[in-house]
Amino acid sequence: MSELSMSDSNLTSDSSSTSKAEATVDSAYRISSDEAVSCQRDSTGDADPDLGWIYPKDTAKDEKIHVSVRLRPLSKKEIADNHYSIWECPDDKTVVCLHSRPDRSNFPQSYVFDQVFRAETTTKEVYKKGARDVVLSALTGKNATIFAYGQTSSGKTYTMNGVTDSAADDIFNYIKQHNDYIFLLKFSALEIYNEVVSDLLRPEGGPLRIMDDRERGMVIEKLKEEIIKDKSHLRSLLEVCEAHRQVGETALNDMSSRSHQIIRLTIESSPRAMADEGPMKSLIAALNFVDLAGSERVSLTHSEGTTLKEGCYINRSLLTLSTVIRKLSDPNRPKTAHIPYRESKLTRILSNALGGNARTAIICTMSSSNKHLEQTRNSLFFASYAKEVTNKAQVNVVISDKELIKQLKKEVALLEAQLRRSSLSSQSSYDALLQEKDEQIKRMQEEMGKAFQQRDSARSELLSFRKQVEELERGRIQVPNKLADQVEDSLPSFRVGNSTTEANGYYQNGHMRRSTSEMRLKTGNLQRPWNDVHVQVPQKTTNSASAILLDEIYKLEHLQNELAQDANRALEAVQKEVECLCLTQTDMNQEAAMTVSKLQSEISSIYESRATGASIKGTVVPIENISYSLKDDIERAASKDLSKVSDADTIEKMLTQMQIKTHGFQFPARLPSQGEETGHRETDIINPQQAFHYVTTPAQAEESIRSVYAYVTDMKERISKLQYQKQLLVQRVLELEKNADEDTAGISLPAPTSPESWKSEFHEKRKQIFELWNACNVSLIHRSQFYLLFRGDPADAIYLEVELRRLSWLKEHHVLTNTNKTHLRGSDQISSPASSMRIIKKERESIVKNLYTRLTATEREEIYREWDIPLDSKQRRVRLANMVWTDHQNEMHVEMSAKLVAKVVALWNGSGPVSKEMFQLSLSPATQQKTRFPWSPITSLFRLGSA
Ligand SMILES: Nc1ncnc2c1ncn2[C@@H]1O[C@H](COP(=O)(O)OP(=O)(O)OP(=O)(O)O)[C@@H](O)[C@H]1O
Repeated sequence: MSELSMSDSNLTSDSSSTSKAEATVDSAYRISSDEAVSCQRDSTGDADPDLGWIYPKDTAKDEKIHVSVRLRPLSKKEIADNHYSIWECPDDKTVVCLHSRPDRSNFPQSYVFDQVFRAETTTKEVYKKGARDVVLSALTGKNATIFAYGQTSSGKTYTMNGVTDSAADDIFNYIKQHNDYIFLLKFSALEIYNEVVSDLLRPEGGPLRIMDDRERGMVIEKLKEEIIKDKSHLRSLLEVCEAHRQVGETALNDMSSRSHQIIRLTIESSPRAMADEGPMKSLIAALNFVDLAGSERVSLTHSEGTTLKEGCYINRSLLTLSTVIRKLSDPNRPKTAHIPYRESKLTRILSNALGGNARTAIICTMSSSNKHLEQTRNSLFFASYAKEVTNKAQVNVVISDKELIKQLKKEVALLEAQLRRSSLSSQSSYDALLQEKDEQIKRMQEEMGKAFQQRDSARSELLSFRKQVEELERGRIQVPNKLADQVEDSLPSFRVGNSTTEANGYYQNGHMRRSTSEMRLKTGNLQRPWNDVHVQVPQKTTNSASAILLDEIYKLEHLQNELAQDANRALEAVQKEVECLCLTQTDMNQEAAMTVSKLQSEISSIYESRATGASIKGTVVPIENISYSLKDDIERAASKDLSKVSDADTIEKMLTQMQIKTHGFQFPARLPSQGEETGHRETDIINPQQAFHYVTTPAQAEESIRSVYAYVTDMKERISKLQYQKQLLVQRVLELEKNADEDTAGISLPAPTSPESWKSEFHEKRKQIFELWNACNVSLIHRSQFYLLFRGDPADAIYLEVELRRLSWLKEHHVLTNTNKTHLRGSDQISSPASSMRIIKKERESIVKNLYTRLTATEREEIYREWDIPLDSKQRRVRLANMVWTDHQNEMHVEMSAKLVAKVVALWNGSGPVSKEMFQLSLSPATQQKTRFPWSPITSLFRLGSA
């Protein structure tokens, strides 16, 4: 059982129904042109089967329902009953009422329609002029509906039977003429009797339900649909329907139709060429022939009982139809106005024909009898409204499921073929890619083989190199005190004079400029076998041992030099005082005079012993003539000779005695301060005559002696500190020499590494340095400058290595030092932990002060925000200063601290003039410093003291 969709908007679903219908018959039958009668394709043939599933709606045209009126002649019975005709047709579009009734003067007498058929007009003519055009629309894909409307016995059935026959003839003629198309005709029929829908082909099926399907629209459930084999088949089907239709006898009609009948022909057509090629686009349309039950008046039909009931249903449904038509005919109705299609099954089923996707022709039948004037006028009113209703029919194009399946199969086959071709292509591409990868792997393997060879070669070279180093180190062991010799021979500029200044170009800007061996050759003073061996040692290895020691000794010698200058000034001052005493005190007692004389002698002996073989006037002393040396110091240190009392102690004792014995003597008012101009040449001994004017009173002299005493005491303390440092360094030198062979690799400078490994190594070492800085309370300025200066350049490796070793050594020996150059020159060069912390405290205080003096308010606010310090908090600067360099494990904190200190205290931002040499790893030429006396390093003082 199939379903018949009455909705034009779901013709695809209808196609599905069609397929089901085909399955219900023995064989699907397509009408060929050979079986069709001749028919001309008329003006409605605007279908284009190539346009798609359904024509765009804008191709549909608005069209009024075609309305025609057909007058029925008076029947014999009416004539017998003295009926007379009161309607006339002056032309084929106008019908005029000849009977005038004053009480109904408001009724029009004349009505105009699309077509008016006089009583003598044949049904064929009625069809031809009133329905054919619409009927043939169905052959071109447009839905079409022809229905007859009129009072009972007005000739509706008479007319529609003729119209259907004529339409069938036309349809078959059309099919015959269009051999290039294949047509499919399907037949279905229903009636609405007392608002019950029945299948006229299968009335035993009972009432049919009208369904609203979301996809297919309105559907008559289980309505049988037959494929029409030919015209006679159609006629037979029509006869079946006629036989099944509800007919009753009324006073007006012996064979009165008591139901609304709807005969549907579904016409599907498709070009034969397309069918042969496979994909099938079809035109499909529903052609409805509607024979309504006639409106009737009970007074006229004398109906009662069943007939009366039928009449009520009929009138009610016709009333709904009239309402629908009337509403649809209103030109001012809103598009959203409600149309009561659902108030009757008739209007619901015919909704498409009434203002929808269909062409519609209404043939209004009327009796010309004067007895039916009122009913006729009502029919004309209805017809008048109907002709104002606008439909919008469109060509329906559909593709059948079977054809769709065929098309999809064909497309699938096509896609599969493309896929196979693509797969083959992909396979070939994949093979090519594999081949390319294989070649690439082969090339990489070859390159790896070469790399392995290079690696092996490098390994053998490295082994050979290590062997040479080991041989070299063994050679070094055979030379007594060789390390000390090396250190001494490599000593840079702190020899008096300029003979070694060239050797100081050892490192410059972090890059190795000249090897120790080169430096040694430049000095050219010590030509020993060791020297020759040293020249042949690779640069890196040669530097490794000596560089560390050189650095330490460099620092020590530098301090010695500075301290020597201070000592010079102190002794010079003492000498002046003593000379003044001699010249100005006439009443000096004998004992005091002897003391002074002895003091002068001691001072002279100091000069003499210090300047053995050299001029005391400060002339340049050839280095080869200098009797003292670090080597001697080291040897003395090794023999525990460092505890000798220095000459400063002797002077101190003598001054103390003099102070006691010369009470009342006159002394110089004051000592000349360090660096103060005295009017003498730096290297001259003061002329006693020139010191005359210093003499004042004995009290002043006593005060002067106390000043000298204090000054010498201070000198003594400083010398003691240097002694201590010296002792540590000497021990370190001895330790390094002892472990030279065992720990060659340990004192080597870091070997060049790859950029990646260097990067990680750099960060690791710097992290260790951070910790050591913190542990050793290293100056904040030093930390900051070091951090900002060494940012990871591979050339920084030496600086990091030395800094790390220096700090490790300091920590190990619990000697806390601050290596900032500023402090290096001060008297606190060797500090206790407490003093180091004091330095840091001073630096923090400096930060507090400089934050205010060196930065603008805006800059300070920016820094507070950066350090997350509220701008309105009290002691902001103190808080900030106390935060700096307190979290050495936090890289960001370290970065911020370094930049802040550099900006606020050091006035250096990391890119300024501060060089890496400031960290005492460079042996760049030292500034030539003239001394008041040709002071030797402090080590010579030690020797004097021990002498
Ligand atoms: N144009 C006509 N020429 C000759 N006879 C006609 C014509 N129209 C109708 N008749 C005759 O009038 C009678 C009634 O016609 P018909 O049954 O078609 O009316 P109807 O409108 O269908 O009535 P009902 O609504 O009751 O079914 C029939 O006997 C029919 O043969």
